[in-house]
Amino acid sequence: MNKPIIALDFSSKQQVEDFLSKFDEPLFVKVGMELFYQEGPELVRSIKKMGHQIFLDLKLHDIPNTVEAAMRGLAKLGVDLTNVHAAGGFDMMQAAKRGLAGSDTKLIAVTQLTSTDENQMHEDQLIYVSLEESVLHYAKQAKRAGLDGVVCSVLEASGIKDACGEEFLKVTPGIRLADGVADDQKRVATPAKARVQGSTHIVVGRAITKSPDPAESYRQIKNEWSGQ
Ligand SMILES: O=c1ccn([C@@H]2O[C@H](COP(=O)(O)O)[C@@H](O)[C@H]2O)c(=O)[nH]1
Repeated sequence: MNKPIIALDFSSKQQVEDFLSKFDEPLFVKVGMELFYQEGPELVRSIKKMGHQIFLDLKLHDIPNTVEAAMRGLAKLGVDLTNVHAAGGFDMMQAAKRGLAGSDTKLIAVTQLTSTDENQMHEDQLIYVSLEESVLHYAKQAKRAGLDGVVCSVLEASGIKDACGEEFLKVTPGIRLADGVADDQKRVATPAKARVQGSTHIVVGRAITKSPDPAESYRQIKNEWSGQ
């Protein structure tokens, strides 16, 4: 069972260090735009040196040539997982994969953000299929382009498992405990539901980082995720 991925949605190195000091075990953490744009590659290297696994969540979305070159740079950081937006297209996903050639970094594609619901998808993106169909389409495209998996919500994980296989990564944010508030997320589920539906990884931010006792909340989520 993969460790829950903790989203380090902080704005400074100091905040990250304070947060990580509450844990006495190696973690799987996510560095996203907020942190990376302020602290850069140096912080990624330092988290790596502490022995933690890293998902670098920068969601690249640009022309294939630019994404391939950017991925060549990210490959040198030695992170475990990174991503692009599937909406960038099949050629862009293939280019991203080429950029990572020779590294052990796994590549996944964001399908529909977990903050999007079907109405918004219709109105904002003018995509007039069901949300499940859109997510499944992106997942199949990502698989065909040679990617290792996708970011989706728990609600689509089982359909993707059937279509793309058990090994294909289903990395699912939008995780909340049963009594948690959704905040800006639209497609949410508990860690237990994620396990049952076939998520391979769960991503958890505020339920841990904003908790009065982050280590205890992490323990609770990890236990529920692993079925203990
Ligand atoms: O579709 C997506 C893709 C990425 N995320 C990221 O995951 C975390 C979730 O944070 P919570 O506080 O647990 O809601 C956050 O860093 C997002 O950028 C996502 O939520 N949905």
